[in-house]
Amino acid sequence: MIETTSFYHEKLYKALSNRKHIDTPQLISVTTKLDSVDSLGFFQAGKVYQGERVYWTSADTMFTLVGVGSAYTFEAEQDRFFSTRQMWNDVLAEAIIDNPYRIPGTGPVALGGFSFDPLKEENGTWKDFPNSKVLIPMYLLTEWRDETYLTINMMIHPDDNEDELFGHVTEEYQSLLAGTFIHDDDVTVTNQEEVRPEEFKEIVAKATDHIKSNRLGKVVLAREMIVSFSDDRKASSVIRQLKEEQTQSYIFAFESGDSCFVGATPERLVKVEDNELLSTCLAGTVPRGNTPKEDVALGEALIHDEKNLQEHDFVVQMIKKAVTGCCENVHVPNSPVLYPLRNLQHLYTPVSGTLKEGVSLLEVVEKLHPTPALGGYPREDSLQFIRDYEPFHRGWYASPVGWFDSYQNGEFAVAIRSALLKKDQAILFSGCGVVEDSDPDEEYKETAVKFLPMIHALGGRE
Ligand SMILES: C=C(O[C@@H]1C=C(C(=O)O)C=C[C@H]1O)C(=O)O
Repeated sequence: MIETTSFYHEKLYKALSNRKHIDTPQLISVTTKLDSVDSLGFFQAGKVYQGERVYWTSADTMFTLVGVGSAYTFEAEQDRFFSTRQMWNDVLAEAIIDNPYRIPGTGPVALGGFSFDPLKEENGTWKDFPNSKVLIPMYLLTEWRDETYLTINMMIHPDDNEDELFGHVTEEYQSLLAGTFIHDDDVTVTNQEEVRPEEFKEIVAKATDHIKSNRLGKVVLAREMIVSFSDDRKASSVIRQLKEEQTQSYIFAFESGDSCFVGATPERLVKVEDNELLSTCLAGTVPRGNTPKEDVALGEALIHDEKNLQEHDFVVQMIKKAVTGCCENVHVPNSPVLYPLRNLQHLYTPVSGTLKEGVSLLEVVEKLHPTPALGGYPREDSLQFIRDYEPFHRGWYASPVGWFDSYQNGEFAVAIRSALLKKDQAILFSGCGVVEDSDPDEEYKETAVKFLPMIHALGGRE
C-alpha cells in the first residue's frame, strides 16, 4: 500500500526525534512506497549532489537503484573488503530503521566498488576512485518489479537540529521525485582515438610466450580508447542510451569527484537474495552475425571452439571452487551455453548454491575477485603479468561494482564495457582472455568489438 506524504513525514520526524543522544553519529533510515517515478529524472534532479550520485539497474530482473547524495561514505585502503564489512556492521548496529517492506535494495543500502588491483601504481587517472569506496545514499529510489520505494538515510550527529533537518530533507526529496529527464543531445564527439594499439598486440604476443613456457595458463589483457566531446558529457544521457541499447546488461554509473564511471556489463560476479547465491562464468567471445544465418554459424563455431572453451573452463573451475567453499547445494552445468548481446555473443555458465550460515556477500566478492575472466590463471602470476606489462591503470575497470542491503541481499557485477567520464572526455576500456593459441590480431579485433557498446552510447563512430 502506498503511504500518504503526511504519514511518511510523521515517520521521518519520529525517527529523527527517537535518536539516541549518543556521542557518535547515528544512521536514520526511513522507507516509503510510492507511485512510479522517472528514475533518470530523479538522478538528474539531484545535480547539486553531482559527485555523489549512483545509478544501477540489473540485467535479468526489473530492479533499479538510484542514489543521490551521501549519508555516509566509506573508503578503505587496507583490508578493503573486511574493513567495508566492518564499517557496515558498525553503522547498522546503531541505526534506527523504519522499513516495513523488506524488499531487496530498500532501507539502508550501500553502493560502490573496488579497484582491480590495489598493488598497481596509480597515475592520476583514477584519483577520484580509491581502492574501495561505498556510500549510503541520502535519497535512494528503488524500483523492484513494478513497485517503487524511496528511502531517506541520514547520519545524525549529536548536536544536529531535527526540525532543520526535517525541513531540509522533506523539501529536497519532493523536488527529486518531481524530476523529469532532459536529453543533452547537442554534445558531439570531436575526436576518437585508440591508445597504442600496436603495443597491445606486442603484449598479447609476450603473454602467449609466457603461456607456452608454462609460466601462465591464461591472462586477460586490456587496452584503452579516448573519446573527446564538444562539451561536458552528462552521465544521465549515457545511462539513457545504454538502457535502450544494452537490455541484457547491468547498467551502472558511479560518480566520484569530477568523474563518473559508467558502463553496461553483462557479467554478474555474484548475487545473493534470501541466502541463494548466483555467480556467472562469462568468457569466450565472437561477434553477432550480420544475418540470422551468419549469427547462428558464429554461435555454433564458438560453442565448439577449443581455444574459447579453454578460456571459459579456467573461469568455471575457479568459480566452482570458490563457491563450493562458501555454499551448499552447489550446481554447475557441465557445458556452457551462448549468451547473446547486441554486439557480441559469449560462452556462459551459471553457478548457483545456498550460502553457508555466517558467510557474507563481501567475503564471496573478495574470494571471487578477480576471476580468470578478468585476471587470469594462476591468479597471482597473471596479476603480476598485468601489473608489469599493461601500460595503464585499470582503476575500477574489470572490478566488482554493486550494492548490498541490511538483509544480506546484494549483487556485484564485473565492471567491463565501461568508460571513465571526465567532463568533456571519456576513457573506454576493453579486454580479452589470452591463452596459448591466441593471435594478437584476432585479440585486437575482439577488443575492438567490445568497445562498441560504449562507443555507441557516447555517440562515437563505430
Ligand atoms: C575483459 C572483458 O571481457 C571479458 C573477457 C571475455 C573473453 O575474453 O572472451 C568475455 C567476457 C568477459 O569476461 C572486456 O569486455 O573488457
